[in-house]
Amino acid sequence: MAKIVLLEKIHASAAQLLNNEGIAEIVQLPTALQANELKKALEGADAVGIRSATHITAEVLQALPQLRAIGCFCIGTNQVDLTAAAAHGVPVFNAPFSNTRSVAELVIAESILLLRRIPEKNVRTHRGQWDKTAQGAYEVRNKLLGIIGYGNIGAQVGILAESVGMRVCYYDVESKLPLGNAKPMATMEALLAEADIVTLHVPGGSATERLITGERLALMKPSAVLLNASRGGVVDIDALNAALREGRLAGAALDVFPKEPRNDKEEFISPLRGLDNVILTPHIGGSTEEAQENIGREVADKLARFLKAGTTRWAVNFPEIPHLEKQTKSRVLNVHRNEPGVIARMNADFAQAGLNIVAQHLQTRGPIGYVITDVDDGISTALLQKLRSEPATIRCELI
Ligand SMILES: NC(=O)c1ccc[n+]([C@@H]2O[C@H](COP(=O)([O-])OP(=O)(O)OC[C@H]3O[C@@H](n4cnc5c(N)ncnc54)[C@H](O)[C@@H]3O)[C@@H](O)[C@H]2O)c1
Ligand SMILES: O=C(O)[C@H](O)COP(=O)(O)O
Repeated sequence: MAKIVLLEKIHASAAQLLNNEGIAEIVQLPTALQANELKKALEGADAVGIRSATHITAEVLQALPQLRAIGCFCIGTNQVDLTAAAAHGVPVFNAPFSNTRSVAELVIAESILLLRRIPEKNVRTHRGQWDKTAQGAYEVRNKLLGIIGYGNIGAQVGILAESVGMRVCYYDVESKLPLGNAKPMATMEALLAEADIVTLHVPGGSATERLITGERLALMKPSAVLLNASRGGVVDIDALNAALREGRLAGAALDVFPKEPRNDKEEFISPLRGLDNVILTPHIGGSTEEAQENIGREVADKLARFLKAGTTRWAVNFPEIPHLEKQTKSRVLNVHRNEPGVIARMNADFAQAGLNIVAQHLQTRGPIGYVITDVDDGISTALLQKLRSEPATIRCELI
């Protein structure tokens, strides 16, 4: 039986599915862990389930040679060193659409709240002030929403925004089909200069780190607002803080931060705390009951298929082999460097052992090759060792 460690309060639907599949001993831990604690917690684990706060680095992977798969129970996968994981023969799975709608709904709600100045009015009313005025409060109807990163979430935000009467434009580094009446912008700078509401939906990682610099914030209209529910590193937070405090921006809504607490005991530290025109939320864009339940099932299913059959459909860093039930006595999963002669040598090893190959499925992705081989007989320890000792082999498992 495989062992899976699930961190960060992954929804119970995950454990339920894994239990039903009968393939895993499940250990559940409530928080994210730092490298050393993580290595300890994952000793002997075949797979791990994480959310956005657990970082799986090359160093962590190096210390866990028995770890075979990683499930990110969320959309973002920038918290995992995907290249190092592939190099260790470890596929990474995620849930690419299960919380898209939850984030999009939050963005629309916050756009309306910010344009109506509700965050400030809410705080003042709580303090006993009766600030009844229309000054500086606007409808979102006919306002221009600028979406940076027109992927799954960005496009969904655009559709919802049009349904409440907003005009929509977007900027993406890739050419995208505009949905509804959304207008592609040639540059991010043009979008920043024109939009009344700017919302960020790019992936995290080095390519988008501090995408929104002080110079780019300075292009925005003083009446405009900025929303970030993507990743904290995307915005230069000190520059945003200065723009808000100096009145160069009307407001902001932030769900993600450069430094986020790993659990509910740690204090949240941010220069934006205390600004009445800023909505701060604790990275809950995708945290709805619906989304979390769906994510739990979706990623657990991908892990279960991998652990039971070795198939890797929807892996984000790894050659994808569509799901095929194991129907023969033995299935050999071989991850290797993608170079000439590997399969020929491997098949010669099978032939030498007198084994007939019933089915074989190979896929490659960049430097990594992955081949699933089905044979009707048992595989001897000697053959497994021989396959493992081939110079190009990264990992070879028998299921
Ligand atoms: N706050 C939350 O709880 C929450 C929930 C879900 C997802 N997210 C974050 O939202 C991100 C986006 O999710 P998605 O499902 O829409 O991803 P996606 O991959 O479907 O879309 C991302 C889009 O950004 C574009 N892009 C990449 N770099 C860009 C750049 N420099 N400028 C402009 N566009 C760029 C890509 O081409 C792509 O179209 C995720 O990676 C995740 O980090 C946050
Ligand atoms: O990438 C995601 O899906 C979001 O950032 C949500 O992350 P979470 O599971 O840690 O809430």
